[in-house]
Amino acid sequence: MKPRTLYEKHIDSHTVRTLDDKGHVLLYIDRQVINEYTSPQAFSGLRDAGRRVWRPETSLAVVDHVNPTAPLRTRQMPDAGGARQVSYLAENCQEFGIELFDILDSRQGIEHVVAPEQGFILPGMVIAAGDSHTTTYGALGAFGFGIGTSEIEHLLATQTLVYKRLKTLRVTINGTLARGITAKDVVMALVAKIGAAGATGYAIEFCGEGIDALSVEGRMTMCNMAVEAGARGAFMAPDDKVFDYLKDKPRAPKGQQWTAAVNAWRKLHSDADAVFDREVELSAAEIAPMVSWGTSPDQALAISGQVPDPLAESDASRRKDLQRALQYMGLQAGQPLKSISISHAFIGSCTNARIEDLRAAAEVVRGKTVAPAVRAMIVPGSSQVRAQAEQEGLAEIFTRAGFEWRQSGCSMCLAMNDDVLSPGDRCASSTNRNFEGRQGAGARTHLMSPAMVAAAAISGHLTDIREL
Ligand SMILES: CC(C)[C@H](C(=O)O)[C@@H](O)C(=O)O
Ligand code: SF4
Repeated sequence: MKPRTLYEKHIDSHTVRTLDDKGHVLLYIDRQVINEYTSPQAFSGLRDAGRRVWRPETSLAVVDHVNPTAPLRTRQMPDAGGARQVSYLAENCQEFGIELFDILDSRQGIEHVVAPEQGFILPGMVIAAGDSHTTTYGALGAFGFGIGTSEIEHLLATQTLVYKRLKTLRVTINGTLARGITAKDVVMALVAKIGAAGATGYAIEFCGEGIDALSVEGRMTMCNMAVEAGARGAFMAPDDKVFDYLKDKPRAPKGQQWTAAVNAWRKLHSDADAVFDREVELSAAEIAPMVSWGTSPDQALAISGQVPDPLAESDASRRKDLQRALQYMGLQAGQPLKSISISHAFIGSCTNARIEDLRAAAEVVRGKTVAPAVRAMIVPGSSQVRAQAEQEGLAEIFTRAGFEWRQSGCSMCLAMNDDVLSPGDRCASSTNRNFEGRQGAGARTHLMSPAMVAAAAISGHLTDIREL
């Protein structure tokens, strides 16, 4: 048999039927996660067509995009539109028999943080959901990808999707990361190198020493942000770290089933001589702490760099893009990145609001104070992360330093709730997208790792974590 990549094995084992010779297949999906924001029309469609959800137990619903994160949690929501989305999700879950973690559930949080934390996502699975960052699950050796609302409807009714097979891209991180360099820096360096559309049409498999050394949480950060290079799916072969992470999670298999599962999961890797359509290599030693300076995640550089000069760009349309980005961001060509002052600091999102991220930020913040001109907030990725951080004393470190300690949700990652920046605000942010208006109309976002956000919050400007 022809040697195969891990992606090809996943897709082959989930193909119900080949639909044509152009790569379209009917793909079986093991599990899906549902949120309040992208599911309403899917449920309405099912209801209108008189269809049921075929396998309700393969779905898990959470409220994450629109809920407030005010410290005192209630069911009251200031925004009527958001409140409707939340109550509609509850009605739909009730009617269609789907389990829901609502706002007051102790397991609530951002779907991509909650699903792994519950052991709902397991190696070898194919997962689809109405959110582009469903790729996060790749860290567990599952292949996850985002789908649109009409596809959610099809999926709920049939547990399948019409799917076009992707090309394969292997990204190898050679060598070991220097001190202070995180998974966020690696993936930002990758996106900067290959561009925001650099992996369009591809499924990424990450490998190499630099990946093996990462924690499962760090790997989630990588798979999460691979979307910002255009990849519709990114994963790595599961290893002992993944099995340790999953062991004893509420929904992970137990006893003999666990042993049998781990034995099967060990076989999940690309064949040694499998051929990828494309290869990209990064040298870990060359990766520095990264910050974005523009309005696309690939407009990012090492913190030691300077804002690029559009005039140095020979291509006219790219020059215009750069000029527009600098204008929106209120930056001057040649300005050192470290000289950029901030008004806000945000640690949150499915990219970087897991317990390890909060530990790394707390390490920087301990005993220090947020700069007077900065409003800083922490929005844990889930209510469980929040509880754990309180238990470990991290919450106290943050609040003593002047950070707001909030409830979990997507929050200021995309400002669909009431955590919204004002025009001209400038935010150091541990999130994954820095598009115009992402955190509020006219607001400016600089992406970076949580430790780098913490450092910027303390100093009041973008700061090299290695110089602290
Ligand atoms: C709202 C949702 C459709 C969107 C996504 O798919 O990623 C959001 O989560 C985001 O991060 O922009
Ligand atoms: S935290 Fe941000 S990136 Fe993640 S799902 Fe929510 S809005 Fe999307």
